[in-house]
Amino acid sequence: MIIGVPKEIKDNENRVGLTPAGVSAYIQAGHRVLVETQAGIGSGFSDEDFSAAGAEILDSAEEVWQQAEMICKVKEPLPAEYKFFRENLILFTYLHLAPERELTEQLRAKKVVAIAYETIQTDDGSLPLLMPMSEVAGRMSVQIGAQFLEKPHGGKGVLLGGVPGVPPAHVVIVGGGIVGTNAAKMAVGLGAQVTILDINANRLRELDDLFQGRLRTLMSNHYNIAQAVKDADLLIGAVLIPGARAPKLVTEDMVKSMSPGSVIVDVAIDQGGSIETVDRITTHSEPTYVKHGVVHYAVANMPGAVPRTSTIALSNVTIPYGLQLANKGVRAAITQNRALARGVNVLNGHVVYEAVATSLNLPYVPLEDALHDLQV
Ligand SMILES: NC(=O)C1=CN([C@@H]2O[C@H](COP(=O)(O)OP(=O)(O)OC[C@H]3O[C@@H](n4cnc5c(N)ncnc54)[C@H](O)[C@@H]3O)[C@@H](O)[C@H]2O)C=CC1
Ligand SMILES: CC(=O)C(=O)O
Repeated sequence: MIIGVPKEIKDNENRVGLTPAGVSAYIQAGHRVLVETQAGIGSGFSDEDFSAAGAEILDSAEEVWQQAEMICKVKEPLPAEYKFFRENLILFTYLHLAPERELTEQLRAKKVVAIAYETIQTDDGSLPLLMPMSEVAGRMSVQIGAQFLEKPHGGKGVLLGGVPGVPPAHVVIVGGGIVGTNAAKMAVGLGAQVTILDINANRLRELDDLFQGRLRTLMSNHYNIAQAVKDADLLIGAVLIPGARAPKLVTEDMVKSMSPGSVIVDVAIDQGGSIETVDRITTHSEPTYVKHGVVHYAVANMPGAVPRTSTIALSNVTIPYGLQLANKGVRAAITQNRALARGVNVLNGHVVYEAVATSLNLPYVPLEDALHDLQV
């Protein structure tokens, strides 16, 4: 198969879809890899690094998209890339379609085979291709929150850990999965007072065991969220219902109850955001806005700011699945691997991931039905 790696074009997105080690894995398996010139530069990989691993370097995104049978990316295609969509092109990347109607319509209309990293799910419920970026974003959320709590950055001017004689800041994390746990590790490590809420009682038990009394766990419900948010200096949104639009758990009134100069980092913005006052996606170039006196941060590609770490971590987990697609073709690969099958969001013009269809109010067609006359 011919694999294509275009340069990412989202604001300050410095990751790239494959490392030279990933290129080498595809070449060893007998495939061709086309990489757009300078695609890896933001992650510290030169064209020479990719050529040495066996890639062919092409001058433009257009050539890569047109010649490749499978595009291996990081972020969802932007409107400038929609013109490259064509029937049976395999698109292997983060997609987050639930809040992205236009992209979903384009993928349907052009009959792209759209496989979303974030919904590849093993039988135990884990999301192996989301996990490393959630680890990165969870850890970043606390360092970003700490920075925006500083007065020169618009915050109320508190140090997360406090100092002897002065209480630490209160970090409230809604969602205790991978992002939430990694945020908690950083916040606890810095000496903050931490409250974490989740709807899953077993998850709260695990967190209680893991942190040995160094944070407070709370069942996630309207009442408890309101109580915790009122007292939060830093609020981190970290919920996920796989594939679906994030539930708006923190209402505008709850945000109004926060003291001025508090900070919100809504990591769940890629699924539409979990906080009512997060009404826009922000960028690494303009990461924040202030509403009701509270600094809001809602960047949908947080790991793009630490691309060296993130590209390697992402490529480590995408390669085994990408290789199955390249070696066997889509039909055999997804028939033999249920985790990979759960990654398919759009196929043959149909939305085949139910939570995406429900979020966008589009017809849902089960994967097996959509597979009938697929050519790849
Ligand atoms: N902005 C960015 O750059 C990035 C965003 N993310 C996003 O962060 C979000 C969280 O991802 P993960 O931690 O990997 O997901 P996860 O599946 O590991 O954890 C989500 C947690 O939310 C909990 N949850 C569900 N409904 C809830 C509710 N009503 N109240 C409280 N908790 C609830 C679940 O029980 C689960 O523990 C996702 O939207 C993911 O796409 C991940 C990486 C980067
Ligand atoms: C998960 C995701 O969307 C990201 O890493 O940018």
